[in-house]
Amino acid sequence: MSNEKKQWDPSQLRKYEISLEQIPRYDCSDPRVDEIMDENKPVIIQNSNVVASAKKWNLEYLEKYMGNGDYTVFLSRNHKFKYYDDKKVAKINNGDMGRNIEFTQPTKKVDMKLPEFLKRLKDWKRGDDRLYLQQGLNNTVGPEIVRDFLNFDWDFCNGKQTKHNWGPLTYNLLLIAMEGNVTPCHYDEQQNLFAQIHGYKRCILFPPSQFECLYPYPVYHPHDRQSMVDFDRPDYSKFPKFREAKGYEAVIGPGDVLYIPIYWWHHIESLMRGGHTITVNFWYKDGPSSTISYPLKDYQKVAIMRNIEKMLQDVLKDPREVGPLLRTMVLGRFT
Ligand SMILES: C[C@@H](CC(=O)O)C(=O)C(=O)O
Ligand SMILES: [Zn+2]
Repeated sequence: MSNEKKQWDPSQLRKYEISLEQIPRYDCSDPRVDEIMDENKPVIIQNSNVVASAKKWNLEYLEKYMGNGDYTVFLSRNHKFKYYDDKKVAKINNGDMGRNIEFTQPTKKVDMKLPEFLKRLKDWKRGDDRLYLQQGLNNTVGPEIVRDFLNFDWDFCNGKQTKHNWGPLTYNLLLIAMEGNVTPCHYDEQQNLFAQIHGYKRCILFPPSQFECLYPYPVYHPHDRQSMVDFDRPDYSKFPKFREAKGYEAVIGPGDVLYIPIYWWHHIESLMRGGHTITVNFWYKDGPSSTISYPLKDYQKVAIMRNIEKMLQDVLKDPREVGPLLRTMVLGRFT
């Protein structure tokens, strides 16, 4: 047991009935980091300087230097912040998906100045909406933050981008969460270097091959890419294969960078009673596949399934017809 004081304890983790192994962690100079990334598997990269210039980012510093921009803040009546696609909400509301589909937004998205966000964080009491600031770093931030941003270890990030044949960097999302906030299980279609700056986050990841255990919403749904399973109260009658889900977990702290491979499912929680957390992620498009090798990778099959769903949705129009057609096509024929 290392002599350094443990920064958190298991009582700060939410309890789930899921079989979990540990995500490996290696020093940034260890060749095993790239070996694991080459296999499209998660790894925690330790002791890098990716966001060392942001080590001093605490709420006071950010309030002083973040500038006067409007930031995207999600409000939730509970601890979950499940993402939804505004454009797909609009398509449902204007009847593009037929008249039988209802969608209730689980969170409210508002624009907020940082001082107001920080005041609401400080004054928060049980029963108030929880808050989660999720804002792409852009040119509205003050010069000090721009300087810190430019002093991220871009050589390290660009080195990973080149070595693993990623596409362009699309986004750096600044995440300021309240203790206990949860981003429920979902996957993204981008490579992700998830750099922890302040506080501790518990990350539960599943490979794309667990698709059938995690029951994603249909592609047309605003919760596309999100798991339909409520980890707090799994409905095993609707999602029986969730019992078989096998995942990986880790608690990451300041300076840790978690590589979340494209299409890997991830559930991320800010530890309970751990104070607020600050994270910056680095989302990269996937690069062009130079050669296709068989059998196809699990994430390539997810991409294929998504394309089939989109095509069927386009031709059938009514999403209620997609399931019956797929069942007709498959049941009893491909055993
Ligand atoms: C927003 C973030 C999760 C979190 O930190 O709450 C995430 O899903 C990602 O970086 O892909
Ligand atoms: Zn994500």
